[in-house]
Amino acid sequence: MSIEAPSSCHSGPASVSDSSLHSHLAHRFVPIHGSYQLARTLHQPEHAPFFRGCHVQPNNQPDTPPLTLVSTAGPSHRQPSEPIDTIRFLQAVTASLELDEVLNALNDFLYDLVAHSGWEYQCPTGEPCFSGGKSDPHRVEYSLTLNAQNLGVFRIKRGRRFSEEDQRRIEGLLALATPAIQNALRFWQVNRQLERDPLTGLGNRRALSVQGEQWLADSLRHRHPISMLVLDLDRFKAVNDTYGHPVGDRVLCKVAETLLAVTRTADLCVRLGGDEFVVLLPDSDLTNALECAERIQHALSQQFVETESDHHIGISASIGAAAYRSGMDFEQLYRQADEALYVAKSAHDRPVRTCQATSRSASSRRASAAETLRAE
Ligand SMILES: Nc1nc2c(ncn2[C@@H]2O[C@H](COP(=O)(O)OP(=O)(O)OP(=O)(O)O)[C@@H](O)[C@H]2O)c(=O)[nH]1
Repeated sequence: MSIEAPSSCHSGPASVSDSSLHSHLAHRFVPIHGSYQLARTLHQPEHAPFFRGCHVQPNNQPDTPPLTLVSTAGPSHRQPSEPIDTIRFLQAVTASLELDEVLNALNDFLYDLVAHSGWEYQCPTGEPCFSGGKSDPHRVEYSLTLNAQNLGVFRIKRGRRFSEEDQRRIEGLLALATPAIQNALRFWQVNRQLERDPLTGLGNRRALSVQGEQWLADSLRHRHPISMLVLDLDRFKAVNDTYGHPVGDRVLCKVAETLLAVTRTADLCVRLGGDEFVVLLPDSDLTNALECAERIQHALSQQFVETESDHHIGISASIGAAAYRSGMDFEQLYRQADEALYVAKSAHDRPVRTCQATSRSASSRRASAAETLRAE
């Protein structure tokens, strides 16, 4: 597979300077001291080395001659000499704040211009990553920046090479779309914050309910199993009471770290609140869930948190497991796992260990959880 860099030949960021765009660009937003205001200037490319704070930077820093946005989709789409309808384009990419919808709108217009076969968008943080179409061998890649803010990387692919002209068209359209991508990215980030536990970085109750309902529906549709673990730390209150809340917080973070380390990336790890955690395991039946519970128990038994007074606080948790059975809803799945947890909790009573603590026997917990499930 070859990865093509944009091949145009003067250095500096891509600019949008097509005369067909000038009437629209005359009213574009221009950043002043970090904010935006309407401007009527900068029609000439030499005055606009980048798209007023928004620039599309080809990843190999190529040269970019003035841009002409012209459709190449052929007679069935648009006449070759007809410029892209920028108003329609801007309406399409700003019609939604959902990142996937913005990217789909962008790709519809890009397809009219360069007939690409696939695309990928990678956020600056690495996630989310959106993609569409297929993975053809020729590709161009752009780093998107707006007002010095990194907005990630956009790649487009197709079976034949992208000409310089194609690249200029892509860059022009990306430059127009970048503010919409930035807004959608912010929207995504805000939503993500709402679903994140600020202490541990895991998902929170909202994430569990949003994701859980969706995964359960997917599992039903594809007839795949799905299961859930509910964890509760043992004698966590005593940790807080003895060593203080900051140490308790570190224990919670250590548990979160351990859960992430021993579960699959496809699993959802959530802190429901206090010292209660949930792991949602798509494509997993009860046996898989119990194996995962055992891995978690074992991993936690190896962990400890060191206090300023050189105490080593071991971590122990009780775990309940349940697998989806026909007719259940998501709430019932949680309730079953929680009931199994309750049985597990009442079966043992261990003090908080300072120094390296061992967790409860995973197999006894597993048996207890499984028994609860089978008894129902
Ligand atoms: N450090 C810290 N403690 C918290 C947080 N949220 C809840 N807690 C504490 O977690 C403790 C939970 O106590 P319990 O539900 O009695 O749990 P436990 O002591 O583990 O009891 P068992 O589960 O029966 O072993 C309470 O002391 C809460 O104050 C938090 O964000 N940080």
